Amino acid sequence: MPEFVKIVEVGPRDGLQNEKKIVPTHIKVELIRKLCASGLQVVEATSFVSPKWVPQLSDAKEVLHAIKSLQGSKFPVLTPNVKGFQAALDAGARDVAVFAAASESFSKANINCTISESLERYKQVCDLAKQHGISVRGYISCVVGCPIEGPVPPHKVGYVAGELYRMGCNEISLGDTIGVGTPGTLVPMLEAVMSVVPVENLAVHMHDTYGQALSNILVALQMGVSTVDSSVSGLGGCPYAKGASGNVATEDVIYLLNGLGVSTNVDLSLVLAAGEFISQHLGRQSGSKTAVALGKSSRCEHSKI
Ligand SMILES: CC(C)(COP(=O)([O-])OP(=O)([O-])OC[C@H]1O[C@@H](n2cnc3c(N)ncnc32)[C@H](O)[C@@H]1OP(=O)([O-])[O-])[C@@H](O)C(=O)NCCC(=O)NCCSC(=O)C[C@@](C)(O)CC(=O)[O-]
Repeated sequence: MPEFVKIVEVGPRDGLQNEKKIVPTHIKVELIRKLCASGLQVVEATSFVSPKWVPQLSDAKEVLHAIKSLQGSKFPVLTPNVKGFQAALDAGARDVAVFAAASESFSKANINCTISESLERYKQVCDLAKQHGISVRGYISCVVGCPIEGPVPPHKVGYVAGELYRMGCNEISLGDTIGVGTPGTLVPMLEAVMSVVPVENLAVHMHDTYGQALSNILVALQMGVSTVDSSVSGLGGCPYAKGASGNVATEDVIYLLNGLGVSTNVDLSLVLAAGEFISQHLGRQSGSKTAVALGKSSRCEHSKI
Protein backbone atom coordinates (compact mmCIF):
# COMPACT_ATOMS: atom_id res chain seq x y z
CA MET A 1 0.00 0.00 0.00
CA PRO A 2 1.53 3.39 -0.97
CA GLU A 3 1.97 6.02 1.77
CA PHE A 4 0.93 8.83 -0.59
CA VAL A 5 -1.59 8.77 -3.42
CA LYS A 6 -1.77 11.39 -6.15
CA ILE A 7 -5.36 12.10 -7.11
CA VAL A 8 -5.98 13.21 -10.67
CA GLU A 9 -9.22 15.17 -10.67
CA VAL A 10 -11.01 14.68 -13.98
CA GLY A 11 -14.42 16.23 -13.22
CA PRO A 12 -14.08 19.45 -15.24
CA ARG A 13 -13.15 17.38 -18.32
CA ASP A 14 -14.51 13.84 -18.05
CA GLY A 15 -17.50 14.95 -16.02
CA LEU A 16 -18.61 18.04 -17.89
CA GLN A 17 -18.01 16.54 -21.36
CA ASN A 18 -21.00 14.30 -20.68
CA GLU A 19 -23.46 16.93 -19.52
CA LYS A 20 -26.45 17.38 -21.84
CA LYS A 21 -26.59 21.12 -21.12
CA ILE A 22 -23.40 23.03 -21.82
CA VAL A 23 -21.97 24.42 -18.59
CA PRO A 24 -21.01 28.12 -18.91
CA THR A 25 -17.30 28.89 -19.00
CA HIS A 26 -17.33 30.92 -15.77
CA ILE A 27 -18.87 28.00 -13.85
CA LYS A 28 -16.17 25.64 -15.20
CA VAL A 29 -13.50 28.13 -14.19
CA GLU A 30 -14.92 28.57 -10.69
CA LEU A 31 -15.13 24.78 -10.30
CA ILE A 32 -11.48 24.40 -11.31
CA ARG A 33 -10.51 27.22 -8.94
CA LYS A 34 -12.28 25.51 -6.02
CA LEU A 35 -10.70 22.12 -6.85
CA CYS A 36 -7.27 23.69 -7.08
CA ALA A 37 -7.80 25.40 -3.70
CA SER A 38 -8.51 22.00 -2.09
CA GLY A 39 -4.91 20.92 -2.64
CA LEU A 40 -5.50 18.67 -5.65
CA GLN A 41 -2.18 18.53 -7.50
CA VAL A 42 -3.71 17.70 -10.88
CA VAL A 43 -7.01 19.02 -12.22
CA GLU A 44 -7.75 17.96 -15.78
CA ALA A 45 -9.22 21.16 -17.18
CA THR A 46 -10.71 20.52 -20.62
CA SER A 47 -10.13 18.94 -24.07
CA PHE A 48 -8.86 20.29 -27.37
CA VAL A 49 -11.06 17.97 -29.41
CA SER A 50 -13.42 18.55 -32.29
CA PRO A 51 -16.26 20.87 -31.14
CA LYS A 52 -18.54 18.85 -33.44
CA TRP A 53 -17.80 15.74 -31.40
CA VAL A 54 -17.78 17.33 -27.96
CA PRO A 55 -19.52 20.73 -28.02
CA GLN A 56 -19.54 20.74 -24.21
CA LEU A 57 -15.82 21.61 -24.20
CA SER A 58 -15.65 23.95 -27.17
CA ASP A 59 -14.54 26.76 -24.83
CA ALA A 60 -11.22 24.99 -24.07
CA LYS A 61 -9.11 28.00 -25.01
CA GLU A 62 -11.16 30.38 -22.85
CA VAL A 63 -11.02 28.00 -19.88
CA LEU A 64 -7.23 27.69 -20.07
CA HIS A 65 -6.88 31.45 -20.43
CA ALA A 66 -9.05 32.08 -17.35
CA ILE A 67 -7.09 29.69 -15.10
CA LYS A 68 -3.66 30.90 -16.21
CA SER A 69 -2.92 32.61 -12.89
CA LEU A 70 -3.94 29.67 -10.68
CA GLN A 71 -0.99 28.26 -8.77
CA GLY A 72 -0.30 24.92 -7.17
CA SER A 73 -1.96 22.47 -9.58
CA LYS A 74 -1.23 21.11 -13.03
CA PHE A 75 -4.02 21.47 -15.56
CA PRO A 76 -3.65 18.80 -18.25
CA VAL A 77 -5.88 18.83 -21.32
CA LEU A 78 -6.88 16.10 -23.77
CA THR A 79 -5.42 16.26 -27.28
CA PRO A 80 -6.54 13.63 -29.83
CA ASN A 81 -4.14 14.68 -32.60
CA VAL A 82 -1.51 17.21 -33.65
CA LYS A 83 -4.19 19.82 -34.36
CA GLY A 84 -5.42 19.56 -30.77
CA PHE A 85 -1.88 19.54 -29.44
CA GLN A 86 -0.99 22.74 -31.32
CA ALA A 87 -4.14 24.47 -30.09
CA ALA A 88 -3.41 23.38 -26.51
CA LEU A 89 0.18 24.56 -26.78
CA ASP A 90 -0.93 27.94 -28.16
CA ALA A 91 -3.38 28.26 -25.26
CA GLY A 92 -0.57 27.71 -22.76
CA ALA A 93 -1.01 24.04 -21.79
CA ARG A 94 2.04 22.42 -20.18
CA ASP A 95 0.55 18.94 -19.77
CA VAL A 96 -1.53 17.01 -22.28
CA ALA A 97 -3.16 13.61 -22.51
CA VAL A 98 -3.79 11.33 -25.46
CA PHE A 99 -6.54 8.72 -25.33
CA ALA A 100 -6.45 5.29 -26.90
CA ALA A 101 -8.63 2.23 -26.35
CA ALA A 102 -8.05 -1.48 -25.89
CA SER A 103 -11.08 -2.23 -28.05
CA GLU A 104 -11.23 -1.51 -31.80
CA SER A 105 -14.94 -0.71 -31.75
CA PHE A 106 -14.58 1.83 -28.97
CA SER A 107 -11.60 3.43 -30.70
CA LYS A 108 -13.70 3.87 -33.83
CA ALA A 109 -16.68 5.23 -31.89
CA ASN A 110 -14.66 7.64 -29.77
CA ILE A 111 -11.96 8.95 -32.09
CA ASN A 112 -12.99 7.64 -35.50
CA CYS A 113 -9.89 5.57 -36.17
CA THR A 114 -8.37 2.15 -35.47
CA ILE A 115 -6.11 1.50 -32.50
CA SER A 116 -3.11 1.34 -34.79
CA GLU A 117 -4.01 4.67 -36.49
CA SER A 118 -4.49 6.26 -33.07
CA LEU A 119 -1.05 5.07 -31.94
CA GLU A 120 0.50 6.66 -35.03
CA ARG A 121 -1.22 9.97 -34.21
CA TYR A 122 -0.14 9.77 -30.58
CA LYS A 123 3.47 9.11 -31.56
CA GLN A 124 3.37 12.41 -33.47
CA VAL A 125 1.89 14.17 -30.44
CA CYS A 126 4.53 12.64 -28.13
CA ASP A 127 7.38 13.65 -30.46
CA LEU A 128 6.12 17.24 -30.59
CA ALA A 129 5.52 17.27 -26.84
CA LYS A 130 9.11 16.17 -26.24
CA GLN A 131 10.37 19.10 -28.34
CA HIS A 132 8.32 21.52 -26.24
CA GLY A 133 9.00 19.96 -22.85
CA ILE A 134 5.35 19.02 -22.39
CA SER A 135 4.38 15.93 -20.40
CA VAL A 136 2.00 13.43 -21.97
CA ARG A 137 -0.37 11.11 -20.15
CA GLY A 138 -1.78 8.18 -22.10
CA TYR A 139 -5.29 6.97 -21.39
CA ILE A 140 -6.55 3.53 -22.32
CA SER A 141 -10.32 3.05 -22.40
CA CYS A 142 -12.16 -0.25 -22.01
CA VAL A 143 -9.44 -1.99 -20.00
CA VAL A 144 -11.76 -4.76 -18.85
CA GLY A 145 -14.91 -4.33 -20.91
CA CYS A 146 -16.21 -2.51 -23.96
CA PRO A 147 -19.83 -1.33 -24.42
CA ILE A 148 -19.76 -2.73 -27.98
CA GLU A 149 -17.45 -5.77 -27.87
CA GLY A 150 -17.93 -7.00 -24.30
CA PRO A 151 -15.01 -8.42 -22.27
CA VAL A 152 -11.54 -7.22 -23.27
CA PRO A 153 -8.60 -9.62 -22.75
CA PRO A 154 -5.68 -8.32 -20.61
CA HIS A 155 -3.07 -8.84 -23.36
CA LYS A 156 -4.78 -6.21 -25.54
CA VAL A 157 -4.47 -3.66 -22.73
CA GLY A 158 -0.85 -4.67 -22.16
CA TYR A 159 -0.12 -4.12 -25.84
CA VAL A 160 -1.57 -0.58 -25.97
CA ALA A 161 0.01 0.34 -22.61
CA GLY A 162 3.44 -0.79 -23.80
CA GLU A 163 3.13 1.20 -27.03
CA LEU A 164 2.03 4.40 -25.24
CA TYR A 165 4.81 4.06 -22.68
CA ARG A 166 7.46 3.46 -25.35
CA MET A 167 6.42 6.51 -27.36
CA GLY A 168 6.91 8.73 -24.30
CA CYS A 169 3.73 8.81 -22.21
CA ASN A 170 4.98 9.29 -18.67
CA GLU A 171 1.77 8.08 -17.08
CA ILE A 172 -0.66 5.45 -18.36
CA SER A 173 -4.20 5.73 -17.02
CA LEU A 174 -6.22 2.53 -17.17
CA GLY A 175 -9.88 3.30 -17.73
CA ASP A 176 -12.73 1.00 -16.83
CA THR A 177 -14.89 3.18 -19.07
CA ILE A 178 -18.20 1.47 -18.34
CA GLY A 179 -17.44 0.38 -14.80
CA VAL A 180 -17.89 -3.36 -15.39
CA GLY A 181 -14.64 -4.44 -13.74
CA THR A 182 -14.32 -6.26 -10.43
CA PRO A 183 -11.14 -7.20 -8.58
CA GLY A 184 -11.50 -10.54 -10.40
CA THR A 185 -10.99 -8.95 -13.81
CA LEU A 186 -8.86 -6.03 -12.70
CA VAL A 187 -6.00 -8.08 -11.23
CA PRO A 188 -5.12 -10.03 -14.42
CA MET A 189 -5.36 -6.82 -16.44
CA LEU A 190 -3.01 -4.99 -14.03
CA GLU A 191 -0.60 -7.93 -14.08
CA ALA A 192 -0.48 -7.82 -17.88
CA VAL A 193 0.16 -4.07 -17.89
CA MET A 194 2.72 -4.21 -15.08
CA SER A 195 4.77 -6.65 -17.12
CA VAL A 196 5.40 -3.86 -19.65
CA VAL A 197 5.01 -0.57 -17.72
CA PRO A 198 6.52 0.17 -14.27
CA VAL A 199 3.83 0.46 -11.62
CA GLU A 200 5.04 3.99 -10.71
CA ASN A 201 3.86 5.09 -14.17
CA LEU A 202 0.35 3.69 -13.85
CA ALA A 203 -2.94 5.24 -12.80
CA VAL A 204 -6.40 3.72 -12.44
CA HIS A 205 -9.50 5.44 -13.78
CA MET A 206 -12.57 3.71 -12.44
CA HIS A 207 -16.20 4.36 -13.25
CA ASP A 208 -18.73 3.27 -10.66
CA THR A 209 -21.57 1.87 -12.77
CA TYR A 210 -21.74 -1.41 -10.83
CA GLY A 211 -20.55 0.00 -7.50
CA GLN A 212 -17.15 -1.67 -7.89
CA ALA A 213 -14.91 1.38 -8.23
CA LEU A 214 -13.63 1.60 -4.63
CA SER A 215 -12.96 -2.16 -4.44
CA ASN A 216 -11.06 -1.93 -7.69
CA ILE A 217 -9.05 1.04 -6.45
CA LEU A 218 -8.20 -0.75 -3.21
CA VAL A 219 -6.91 -3.76 -5.13
CA ALA A 220 -4.85 -1.50 -7.42
CA LEU A 221 -3.36 0.25 -4.37
CA GLN A 222 -2.47 -3.12 -2.88
CA MET A 223 -0.67 -3.91 -6.12
CA GLY A 224 1.37 -0.70 -5.79
CA VAL A 225 -0.53 1.78 -7.97
CA SER A 226 -0.30 5.23 -6.39
CA THR A 227 -2.17 7.47 -8.84
CA VAL A 228 -5.96 7.44 -8.85
CA ASP A 229 -8.29 9.37 -11.17
CA SER A 230 -11.60 10.56 -9.81
CA SER A 231 -14.28 13.11 -10.50
CA VAL A 232 -15.78 15.55 -8.03
CA SER A 233 -19.38 14.56 -7.19
CA GLY A 234 -18.93 11.50 -9.40
CA LEU A 235 -19.64 13.60 -12.49
CA GLY A 236 -19.49 11.90 -15.87
CA GLY A 237 -20.60 8.88 -17.83
CA CYS A 238 -19.93 7.34 -21.20
CA PRO A 239 -21.84 8.53 -24.30
CA TYR A 240 -21.53 5.05 -25.85
CA ALA A 241 -22.89 3.04 -22.93
CA LYS A 242 -26.42 3.66 -21.69
CA GLY A 243 -26.57 3.82 -17.92
CA ALA A 244 -22.81 4.05 -17.43
CA SER A 245 -22.33 6.23 -14.39
CA GLY A 246 -19.60 8.75 -13.75
CA ASN A 247 -16.11 8.31 -12.45
CA VAL A 248 -15.73 7.31 -8.87
CA ALA A 249 -16.33 10.43 -6.77
CA THR A 250 -13.23 12.25 -5.55
CA GLU A 251 -14.87 12.75 -2.14
CA ASP A 252 -15.34 8.96 -1.77
CA VAL A 253 -11.75 8.21 -2.81
CA ILE A 254 -10.40 10.70 -0.26
CA TYR A 255 -12.66 9.24 2.43
CA LEU A 256 -11.28 5.77 1.63
CA LEU A 257 -7.66 6.98 1.63
CA ASN A 258 -8.11 8.96 4.85
CA GLY A 259 -9.51 5.80 6.44
CA LEU A 260 -6.50 3.81 5.23
CA GLY A 261 -4.12 6.44 6.62
CA VAL A 262 -2.84 7.16 3.12
CA SER A 263 -1.89 10.79 2.61
CA THR A 264 -3.21 12.85 -0.34
CA ASN A 265 -2.58 16.45 0.79
CA VAL A 266 -6.15 17.22 -0.26
CA ASP A 267 -8.67 18.88 2.05
CA LEU A 268 -11.86 16.81 1.89
CA SER A 269 -14.04 19.67 3.15
CA LEU A 270 -12.91 21.89 0.26
CA VAL A 271 -13.57 19.14 -2.31
CA LEU A 272 -17.02 18.73 -0.75
CA ALA A 273 -17.57 22.46 -1.21
CA ALA A 274 -16.53 22.24 -4.86
CA GLY A 275 -18.90 19.28 -5.30
CA GLU A 276 -21.75 21.20 -3.71
CA PHE A 277 -21.06 24.12 -6.02
CA ILE A 278 -21.26 22.07 -9.23
CA SER A 279 -24.17 19.94 -8.02
CA GLN A 280 -26.11 23.11 -7.26
CA HIS A 281 -25.35 24.44 -10.71
CA LEU A 282 -26.45 21.18 -12.35
CA GLY A 283 -29.53 21.05 -10.13
CA ARG A 284 -29.04 17.52 -8.89
CA GLN A 285 -27.81 15.59 -5.91
CA SER A 286 -24.12 14.78 -5.73
CA GLY A 287 -23.05 11.36 -6.97
CA SER A 288 -20.70 11.10 -3.99
CA LYS A 289 -21.94 8.89 -1.18
CA THR A 290 -19.61 10.74 1.22
CA ALA A 291 -21.15 14.09 0.22
CA VAL A 292 -24.67 12.73 0.72
CA ALA A 293 -23.78 11.18 4.10
CA LEU A 294 -22.24 14.46 5.29
CA GLY A 295 -25.16 16.56 4.04
CA LYS A 296 -22.97 18.21 1.43
CA SER A 297 -25.00 17.30 -1.62
CA SER A 298 -26.95 20.17 -3.16
CA ARG A 299 -30.45 18.82 -2.44
CA CYS A 300 -29.85 18.56 1.34
CA GLU A 301 -30.89 21.70 3.17
CA HIS A 302 -29.56 20.82 6.61
CA SER A 303 -25.89 20.07 6.87
CA LYS A 304 -24.87 17.51 9.50
CA ILE A 305 -21.38 18.97 9.91
C1 LIG B 1 -10.35 12.70 -32.97
C2 LIG B 1 -11.39 13.44 -33.77
C3 LIG B 1 -11.01 14.91 -33.95
C4 LIG B 1 -11.47 12.77 -35.13
O1 LIG B 1 -12.61 13.23 -35.82
P1 LIG B 1 -12.71 13.13 -37.39
O2 LIG B 1 -14.09 13.64 -37.77
O3 LIG B 1 -12.32 11.78 -37.83
O4 LIG B 1 -11.54 14.16 -37.74
P2 LIG B 1 -11.07 14.89 -39.01
O5 LIG B 1 -9.59 14.94 -38.94
O6 LIG B 1 -11.70 14.30 -40.24
O7 LIG B 1 -11.64 16.34 -38.79
C5 LIG B 1 -13.03 16.63 -38.78
C6 LIG B 1 -13.22 18.06 -38.31
O8 LIG B 1 -12.79 18.20 -36.96
C7 LIG B 1 -11.73 19.17 -36.89
N1 LIG B 1 -10.77 18.73 -35.90
C8 LIG B 1 -9.98 17.64 -35.94
N2 LIG B 1 -9.25 17.58 -34.83
C9 LIG B 1 -9.58 18.63 -34.06
C10 LIG B 1 -9.15 19.10 -32.80
N3 LIG B 1 -8.25 18.45 -32.08
N4 LIG B 1 -9.71 20.22 -32.32
C11 LIG B 1 -10.64 20.89 -33.02
N5 LIG B 1 -11.10 20.50 -34.23
C12 LIG B 1 -10.56 19.38 -34.74
C13 LIG B 1 -11.17 19.24 -38.29
O9 LIG B 1 -10.53 20.45 -38.50
C14 LIG B 1 -12.41 19.06 -39.11
O10 LIG B 1 -13.15 20.27 -39.10
P3 LIG B 1 -14.07 20.68 -40.35
O11 LIG B 1 -13.14 20.78 -41.50
O12 LIG B 1 -15.11 19.60 -40.51
O13 LIG B 1 -14.66 22.01 -39.91
C15 LIG B 1 -12.79 13.35 -33.11
O14 LIG B 1 -13.20 12.04 -33.14
C16 LIG B 1 -12.81 13.85 -31.70
O15 LIG B 1 -12.62 15.02 -31.43
N6 LIG B 1 -13.05 12.93 -30.76
C17 LIG B 1 -13.01 13.28 -29.35
C18 LIG B 1 -13.89 12.36 -28.58
C19 LIG B 1 -13.75 12.67 -27.12
O16 LIG B 1 -13.33 13.73 -26.70
N7 LIG B 1 -14.15 11.68 -26.31
C20 LIG B 1 -14.09 11.80 -24.89
C21 LIG B 1 -12.69 11.72 -24.33
S1 LIG B 1 -12.11 10.06 -24.10
C22 LIG B 1 -12.80 9.60 -22.61
O17 LIG B 1 -13.60 10.31 -22.07
C23 LIG B 1 -12.33 8.34 -21.97
C24 LIG B 1 -11.39 8.58 -20.79
C25 LIG B 1 -10.13 9.29 -21.25
O18 LIG B 1 -12.00 9.43 -19.82
C26 LIG B 1 -10.99 7.23 -20.11
C27 LIG B 1 -12.17 6.28 -19.90
O19 LIG B 1 -12.95 6.45 -18.95
O20 LIG B 1 -12.31 5.41 -20.75
